[in-house]
Amino acid sequence: MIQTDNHTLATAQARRCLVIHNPTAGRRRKKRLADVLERLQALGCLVTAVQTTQRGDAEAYARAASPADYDVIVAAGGDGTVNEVVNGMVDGPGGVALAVIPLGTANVLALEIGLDPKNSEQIAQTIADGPVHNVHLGVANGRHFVLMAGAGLDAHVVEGVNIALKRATGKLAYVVESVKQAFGYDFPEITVRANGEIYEGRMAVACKGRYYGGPFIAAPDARLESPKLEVCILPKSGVAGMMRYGLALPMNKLSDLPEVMVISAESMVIMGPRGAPLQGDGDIVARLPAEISIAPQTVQLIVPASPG
Ligand SMILES: Nc1ncnc2c1ncn2[C@@H]1O[C@H](COP(=O)(O)OP(=O)(O)OP(=O)(O)O)[C@@H](O)[C@H]1O
Repeated sequence: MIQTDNHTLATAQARRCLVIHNPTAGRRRKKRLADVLERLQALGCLVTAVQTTQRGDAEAYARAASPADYDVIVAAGGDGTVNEVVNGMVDGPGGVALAVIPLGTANVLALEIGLDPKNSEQIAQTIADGPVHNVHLGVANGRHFVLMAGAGLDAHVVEGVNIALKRATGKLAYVVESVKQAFGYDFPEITVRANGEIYEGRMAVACKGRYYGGPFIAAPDARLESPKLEVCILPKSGVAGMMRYGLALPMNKLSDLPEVMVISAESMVIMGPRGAPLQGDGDIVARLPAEISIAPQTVQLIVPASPG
């Protein structure tokens, strides 16, 4: 279903926004979206809103958005919606910036840029007149990602998570799935080839952003604006190993653990069982083996003038 809502420009500089809304993201935060859209219009922005009906719609809308019609594409949803929008933008005509209305479960991109998902005023103000940062994307087997791409237990958890439980309980569904998976998973070796070296572990996450799964720092030196990936390699296997990492992450101590390697690289190959899943920005985006690198394209991301 497409909902269109056009208003005339209030000022010469008012941004023309195409809002792409995933109504299934998070726990259906309709009120927050309506509040942000109202504020955007009050700030003089010209708002056109479309709603997705299935996976792939957000990408198609973003691909078709022309700079003749829009200044900004606003991804209204979670990180998976942002991922789709970005994949559409890199194939589209270019010349349009990206912004977010964080309505998802984890909203890691919002955390990364200092945007408070509960602060409608800050979100609207950012979209209306926030500064633009040039963001380098990662690409895994041809699929672009903004935040991270990971192989091992986390990708299996993403693949197996119960969607109904996620809608009902949010992040708790990932905890439940992690516990379930940890006991049945055989922790096969995951190998990373980067900078002419081979690194072995049980889980590997190539990070573009610092945060992982929430406000938890996995790769302290990763930056969206940097043309580098920081790959985090976790060598320990088994439930005990995963509990060690699962406890260190929320304490922001993961990268301090002596066996954890964080390697800076522009490209790498992640190998493991052929066909094993690779998660990108919280959705399955590729299968192993995965060639991961910095994409030649960048996106212009609108960020808050002062982080919340
Ligand atoms: N209308 C739709 N119906 C079903 N799935 C959709 C629809 N629109 C988008 N999707 C898919 O929904 C999935 C989840 O969306 P998204 O990641 O934005 O929300 P989330 O999982 O709640 O948030 P987060 O990634 O922050 O945890 C994505 O894979 C996206 O492609």
